[in-house]
Amino acid sequence: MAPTVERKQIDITPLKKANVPIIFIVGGPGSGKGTQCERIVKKYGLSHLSSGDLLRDEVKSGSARGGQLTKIMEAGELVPLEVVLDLIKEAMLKEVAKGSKGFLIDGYPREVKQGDQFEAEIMPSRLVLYFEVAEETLVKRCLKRAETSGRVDDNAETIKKRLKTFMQSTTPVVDHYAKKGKLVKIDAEGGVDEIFGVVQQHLDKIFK
Ligand SMILES: Nc1ncnc2c1ncn2[C@@H]1O[C@H](COP(=O)(O)OP(=O)(O)OP(=O)(O)O)[C@@H](O)[C@H]1O
Ligand SMILES: Nc1nc2c(ncn2[C@@H]2O[C@H](COP(=O)(O)O)[C@@H](O)[C@H]2O)c(=O)[nH]1
Ligand SMILES: [Mg+2]
Repeated sequence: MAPTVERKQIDITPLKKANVPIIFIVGGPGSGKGTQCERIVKKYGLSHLSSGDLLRDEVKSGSARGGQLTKIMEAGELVPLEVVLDLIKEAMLKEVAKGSKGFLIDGYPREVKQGDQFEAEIMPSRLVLYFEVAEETLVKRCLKRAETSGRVDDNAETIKKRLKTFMQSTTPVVDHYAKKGKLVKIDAEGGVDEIFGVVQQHLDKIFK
């Protein structure tokens, strides 16, 4: 049973006023979301918010909530969606104050209801980029990254759990946004440059 989490009252008026494009970046653990987001930020100057990184920062802060979160993350499970939504809202407001041109919400949403709640409370996403990679490739990449990442969830056991969580909770997200005509599915098995070439074909249409 996920711990109950009190909601913060966050005024997102500045976000609605800015009305900049929001791109959800979806894909399994190790699918290359962070890698591609780095390229996208360099070319388009967008704000990159990784829900996983925001959670890891909360854990690093040493807060009581952070202690609760780290247990869930080490188990490869999903943390309470309200926690992530509030962290993302706070981060987006900071970026809008700096004149953000648009957002990459990396690793989000993980569940259909999470995406629906985001779009109800903030605004609809413009596009959902889905990086499609075979499971064995995901495991191989995460294990390779584990050599240097120091992430608590980069180990064989947790990777398997995260994959299971992704297949169960997050693959329905892909169908959900495909039905809305917002999904762009990108084969992310190949090299970083090749994938980024395809990414640009889609983003050039939004960000002139
Ligand atoms: N196209 C690619 N080919 C080979 N390796 C890649 C590719 N893209 C990323 N990688 C490597 O795979 C690992 C995972 O990439 P990255 O961290 O970008 O994935 P992610 O989707 O953000 O993962 P997570 O959801 O676990 O944060 C990294 O070590 C990265 O260098
Ligand atoms: N319920 C949610 N849990 C999330 C979300 N984004 C991340 N997480 C948790 O963090 C780890 C690491 O995420 P990663 O993207 O860096 O791999 C993940 O396994 C979850 O426990 C989210 O949007 N919702
Ligand atoms: Mg990542």
